[in-house]
Amino acid sequence: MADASKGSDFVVVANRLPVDMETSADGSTRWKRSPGGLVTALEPILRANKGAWVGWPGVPDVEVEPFVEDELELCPVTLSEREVADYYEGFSNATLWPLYHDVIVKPVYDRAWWNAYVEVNRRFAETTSAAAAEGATVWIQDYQLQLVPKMLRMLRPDLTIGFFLHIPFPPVELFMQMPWRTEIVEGLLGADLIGFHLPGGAQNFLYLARRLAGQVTSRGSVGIRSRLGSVQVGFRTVRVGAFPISIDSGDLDVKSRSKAVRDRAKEIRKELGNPKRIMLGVDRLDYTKGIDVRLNAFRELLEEDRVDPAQNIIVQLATPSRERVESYKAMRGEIEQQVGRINGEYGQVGHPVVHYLHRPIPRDDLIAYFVAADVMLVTPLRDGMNLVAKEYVASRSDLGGALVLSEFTGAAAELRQAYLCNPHDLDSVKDAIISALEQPAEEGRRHMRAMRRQVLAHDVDRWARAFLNALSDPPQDSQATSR
Ligand SMILES: Nc1ncnc2c1ncn2[C@@H]1O[C@H](COP(=O)(O)OP(=O)(O)O)[C@@H](O)[C@H]1O
Ligand SMILES: O=P(O)(O)OC[C@H]1O[C@H](O[C@H]2O[C@H](CO)[C@@H](O)[C@H](O)[C@H]2O)[C@H](O)[C@@H](O)[C@@H]1O
Repeated sequence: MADASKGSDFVVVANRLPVDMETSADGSTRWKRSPGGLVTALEPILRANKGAWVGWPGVPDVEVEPFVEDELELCPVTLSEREVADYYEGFSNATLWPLYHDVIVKPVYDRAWWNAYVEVNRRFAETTSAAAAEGATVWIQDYQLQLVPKMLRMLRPDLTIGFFLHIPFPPVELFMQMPWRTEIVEGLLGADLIGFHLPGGAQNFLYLARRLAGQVTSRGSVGIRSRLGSVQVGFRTVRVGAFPISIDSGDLDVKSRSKAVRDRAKEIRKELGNPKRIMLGVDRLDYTKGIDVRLNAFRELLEEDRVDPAQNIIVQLATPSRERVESYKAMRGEIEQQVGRINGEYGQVGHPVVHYLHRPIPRDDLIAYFVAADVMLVTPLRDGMNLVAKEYVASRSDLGGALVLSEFTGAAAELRQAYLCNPHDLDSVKDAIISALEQPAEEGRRHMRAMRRQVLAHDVDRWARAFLNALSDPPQDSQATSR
């Protein structure tokens, strides 16, 4: 733990703290785990590095001094009600999120939202500046904070600054829609190292750095955890690379083998009426995740008599997300209608064919669901990585189960033995589901063994080490060659 008067040597900066503040009916407050894969991935890293985490406590207008929770040093950033609406729900999640996810819904470009984004990014930079020791390493996370690298560098040129984007970085034709495109690219160029999940994102960024910021950049292809690209910004060399994120796969592997989890998995099957096949979806309730796609595919398979409703069911665990953003409200209504329609047509009293829970599930229970599921349905229209796919694989030490995986996830680049499908083509999703349901046992074991090798060897610790080693390495001779 750092000496508070001199600051921390390692600081993670993310929109959210790893815990959200929750107020009970009697006015008392408690902290609960925040949603999403970013927190899942980074919490073990911060624990191992004994650093500080700068972020928002998840509710508006709370002023909390830095504190220690479960051995993590947390530095809260206060957001007003207005800023939550304009910076978080507005610019982050109704402008950047849809723009970076292939404009699945139309991004809104609003000047007041942009102003709030600039203001809140400045506050994050100032809080980080106060939390970081002389010469510290600061690791800034994700699309909500793309201006922080430049702002922080101006406040604290002594710091080593890394930035990692957890969502896709869009192709140039889409990014050029953004009215504040040059400011964003220049904001990111304040970092010493900019990381993306996949080489494609890194290459999109290099192109934009040439075109929008007029910088000299490398032209060669970027590799995975190797062959970094570079951008020359005055005397500084900014490096750009691909570092696919992962999970604490060893921990999940161990937990999934425990008797408690195995017993709970059996109990889940029993509670569901011991169907022949259980299909499972686990997602934040987000329109990028393709929950509607898998439900439509299932309904058509039932309609066409390709799947027997007495023997095959879906469990969809959906954790609430961004509930005040219009597109999320609309999507929740549509999905709940789809669930009702399928159950109305194919369920029996006491035996629905789609079991839908709109709430977060405790971690150990979630692992038991992974162990119980014969087929995992991961069908996003676009997803930076998708840690759920990796969590499923890590939980299947029995080599059972099958993974249906959208080609449009970052995870698909690594999990090639999954039943890959194109979520924009319903027939492709239906065929993948049928192949997964009917996979011969030996073929299934072979596929799962290969995917487990990948996920267990490339865990979140390796991801963080690859990024942080690259960040601490002094840049080699600049490879920046052309404008
Ligand atoms: N219903 C749920 N209950 C509990 N945890 C969930 C639920 N849905 C998703 N999660 C967890 O949230 C994380 C989601 O990460 P990921 O798949 O990368 O997507 P995203 O970060 O976009 O939500 C995973 O660790 C997953 O286990
Ligand atoms: O903080 P929220 O608005 O509630 O959203 C939760 C997180 O969602 C996004 O997660 C992404 O990061 C994962 C880990 O790298 C990746 O697997 C997934 O594909 C991404 O969607 C978002 O990027 C985070 O900032 C949010 O905290």
